[in-house]
Amino acid sequence: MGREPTHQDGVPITVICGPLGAGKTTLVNRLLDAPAGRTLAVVVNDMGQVNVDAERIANEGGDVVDLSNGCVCCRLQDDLREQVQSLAETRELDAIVVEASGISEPVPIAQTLTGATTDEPPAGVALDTTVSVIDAYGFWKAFDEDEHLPASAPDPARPLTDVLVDAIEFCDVLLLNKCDMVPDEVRDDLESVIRTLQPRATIHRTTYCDVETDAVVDTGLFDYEVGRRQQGWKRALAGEHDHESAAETHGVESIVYERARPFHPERLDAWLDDWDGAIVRAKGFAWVTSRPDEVIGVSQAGPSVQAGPIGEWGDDDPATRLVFIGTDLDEERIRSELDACLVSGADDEWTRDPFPREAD
Ligand SMILES: Nc1nc2c(ncn2[C@@H]2O[C@H](COP(=O)(O)OP(=O)(O)OP(=O)(O)O)[C@@H](O)[C@H]2O)c(=O)[nH]1
Repeated sequence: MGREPTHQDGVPITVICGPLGAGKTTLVNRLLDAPAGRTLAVVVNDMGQVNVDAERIANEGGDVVDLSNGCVCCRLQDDLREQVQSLAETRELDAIVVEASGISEPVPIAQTLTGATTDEPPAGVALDTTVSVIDAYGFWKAFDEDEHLPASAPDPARPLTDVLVDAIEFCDVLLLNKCDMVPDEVRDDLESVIRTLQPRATIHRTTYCDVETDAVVDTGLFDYEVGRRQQGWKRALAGEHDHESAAETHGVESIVYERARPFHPERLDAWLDDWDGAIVRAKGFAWVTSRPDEVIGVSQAGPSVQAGPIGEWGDDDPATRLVFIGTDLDEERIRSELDACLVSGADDEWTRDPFPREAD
């Protein structure tokens, strides 16, 4: 049993936006772990061809609707509308959480969920809270290569900067996340820079998105009229968002690397330590000979690389599946470098017999 719904108009929807790797999935998993007595459903979409986030959240026991193969702000607007509507119709929910991909722009999502562009809002739901997760470390570094603070507004010519600025400008609640990665005095300065771009939102400084569920779910903070006056809405209403692929707009692409042969641990480590700077984000699962029975989760965003066991293969055939997201990726080089990290017949470390066959 969930708590008494406070929302008059329908199941409240929280939309989570923010740049690649800022911590959106971390927040979703935290909400699912501690729903504060609420029954939540999650709608997630991912930029890669494989929805790693949906798998991760489902592994955490979440109830997940997967909108793969696109970006909710562009191609998937009808899917999004239908999914939230059908969740509200078929389930007893206290709230729906939509995790946008790291390149989704918040304004078109809000337009879809309020029916602003189509005069056809989804039935039985109400956009309730827009949350932006901002990577404090990434924000600090993005605008000042000398590691000084951003003195002025960000340069819109930089790739992905638009996504960051849109996320800051258009939200009710802003999580300044990864605060563990920046010094105290920088946090203060970052917050004041954010305040100039975003005078209205509630700002929380977080580490691993450690925020109370009540601060982001069923808050009643979204206000259509206030939202409409925001910078992002103005641009959108002026027709500047033409609904072409956000991936194309931002020059972002993704590569999925799948192999049924394990990695040599040291070669993989060395590669992870020194990889192609065009990769903005990597995530997925790896099969590594040093821990052959364990699923090794890999997640990198900027300087934060995490790789470690997240479960056992059990009855599943072990295999590596990694998604790389970046700008102007050299796909051939990344694939051949990774292939060179796989074990070969000459490696002493891998004596399992018969030798696993390659998937491709
Ligand atoms: N140091 C540090 N790492 C964090 C924090 N929050 C999240 N991370 C790590 O940052 C990486 C990206 O986090 P995710 O939650 O997957 O980010 P995301 O926004 O869902 O990423 P995309 O779906 O690719 O856009 C993961 O390795 C997280 O464990 C934090 O506060 N501090």
